[in-house]
Amino acid sequence: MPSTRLANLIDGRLQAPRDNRWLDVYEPATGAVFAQCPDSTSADVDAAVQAAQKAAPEWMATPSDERARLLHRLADLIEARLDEFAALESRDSGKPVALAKRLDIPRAVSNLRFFAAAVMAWDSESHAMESGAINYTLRRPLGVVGCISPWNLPLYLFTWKIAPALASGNTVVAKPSEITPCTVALLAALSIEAGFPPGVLNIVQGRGPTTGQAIVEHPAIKAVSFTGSTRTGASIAAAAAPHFKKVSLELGGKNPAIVFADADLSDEHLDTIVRSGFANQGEICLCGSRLLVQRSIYDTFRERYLERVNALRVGDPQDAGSDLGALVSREHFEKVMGCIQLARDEGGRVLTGGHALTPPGRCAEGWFVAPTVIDGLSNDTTTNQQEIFGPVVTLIPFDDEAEALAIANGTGYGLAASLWTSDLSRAHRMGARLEFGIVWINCWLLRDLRTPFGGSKQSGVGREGGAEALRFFTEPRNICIRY
Ligand SMILES: NC(=O)C1=CN([C@@H]2O[C@H](COP(=O)(O)OP(=O)(O)OC[C@H]3O[C@@H](n4cnc5c(N)ncnc54)[C@H](O)[C@@H]3O)[C@@H](O)[C@H]2O)C=CC1
Ligand SMILES: O=C(O)/C=C/C=C(\O)C(=O)O
Repeated sequence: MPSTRLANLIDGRLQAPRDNRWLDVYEPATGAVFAQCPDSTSADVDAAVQAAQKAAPEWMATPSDERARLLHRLADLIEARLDEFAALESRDSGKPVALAKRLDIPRAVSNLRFFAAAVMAWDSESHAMESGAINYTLRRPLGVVGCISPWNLPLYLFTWKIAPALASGNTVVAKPSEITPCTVALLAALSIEAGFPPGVLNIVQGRGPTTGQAIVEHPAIKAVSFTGSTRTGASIAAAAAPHFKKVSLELGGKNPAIVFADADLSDEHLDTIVRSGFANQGEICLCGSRLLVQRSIYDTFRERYLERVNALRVGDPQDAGSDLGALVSREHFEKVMGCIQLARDEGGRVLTGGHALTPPGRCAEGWFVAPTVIDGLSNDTTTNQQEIFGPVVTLIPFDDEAEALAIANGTGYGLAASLWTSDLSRAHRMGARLEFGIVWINCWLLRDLRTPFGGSKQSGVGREGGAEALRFFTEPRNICIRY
């Protein structure tokens, strides 16, 4: 029997789901159940929405600096327990604890602090008319909003959504993934300690098609910010449309990393290229899973790249020396293994990896996959078109810029590209022509939280980050004064 039962946060109180139904939460490194998460129903969502509605008028009227103070306080409380959060995130998701400590939890803290500061620095527009009138724009919070986040960067992406929603004066009903509910449950308890008024932040844990769907369909929820799969994004867009809800959808990717012969392939750059494919076991929507390499350097690059990939240590996520941990669930492990088999069936050549792994010790039943590199597949194969979301990278040669662009853009997704070149003109030219929401040049996952973040095509609708997020969570009102 697992020792921990997580709670919902509704109206400022931690509480069990009304139906007293629970979901098992697994530790991916061992395959064992270690906690239980509420399997909430629409009745729990309804109670959360009612609490959020009750809290909304006062929260909207609360000055921005007080809202910012509470976000800073929550950030401080999380930071003070960074090690505990990192250990829990690692246990829940399978990611290396070192990564959670370096990336996930610090970024969650930064998200809260960033939007606390951003709302204080946010300008309103005004437009003067020569005919003797002035317009100014008021931005009002929407009221109650929904935030739904995935399992790959649990606290990181949850805070990325709730921080701008709360900072701009909305009350929130939020749901993390039922696969990784733990750190958000801890945040729920700390939000009470931070002093958020009851009903301002409500967290309802549970499954997507039930709890998540109830959030999306609730008539009192004015907007939904979602990160996750393209398939679920499409179903959320369809459910939200009849209610004319705003949606922000940050979905999947099949991102190219493009290496030109003129690139500075220093150790640092090569390490980043490897990281862009395998960080977090490849479970980041921004990972460069298609590695395009100019033919003139293809063979030598491949050897240097494989040497580095082979040096990655896959192991117990609790071990500080592990570069990669376990995949998040048995279901996802089986999906990724199926994708590798499909790549073989399509004629791909597995250059390294291609198999499951069993690290020694307590991880015998865990869901580990060796970092896998495949070549010999054209860009139109299913392997090169579907999001795998695991430690699998394909190598694709190209001859020139035009071919690189055609391959890179030849995908249904449009999230992120990275480009490796020393030619500044090429960098600008390609940057303008790559059909992706984010183009990194000689870097990857270098994030400035003020920038617009998101993708086009099947990678989503709308942008997060900075003023874009604050705009999403507010409704503009034009005031026109004749003088
Ligand atoms: N950031 C990304 O791009 C992510 C992509 N994925 C991809 O999606 C695949 C499936 O993973 P899932 O965990 O099933 O992702 P998902 O997109 O179904 O889940 C993400 C979140 O949406 C919720 N959700 C699911 N169905 C919903 C619905 N009908 N209404 C409202 N909320 C709903 C889930 O409970 C979770 O909180 C993965 O194999 C991976 O390829 C998964 C997670 C993140
Ligand atoms: O850095 C960010 O803001 C976001 C990173 C990653 C995702 O959104 C994702 O993997 O879904």
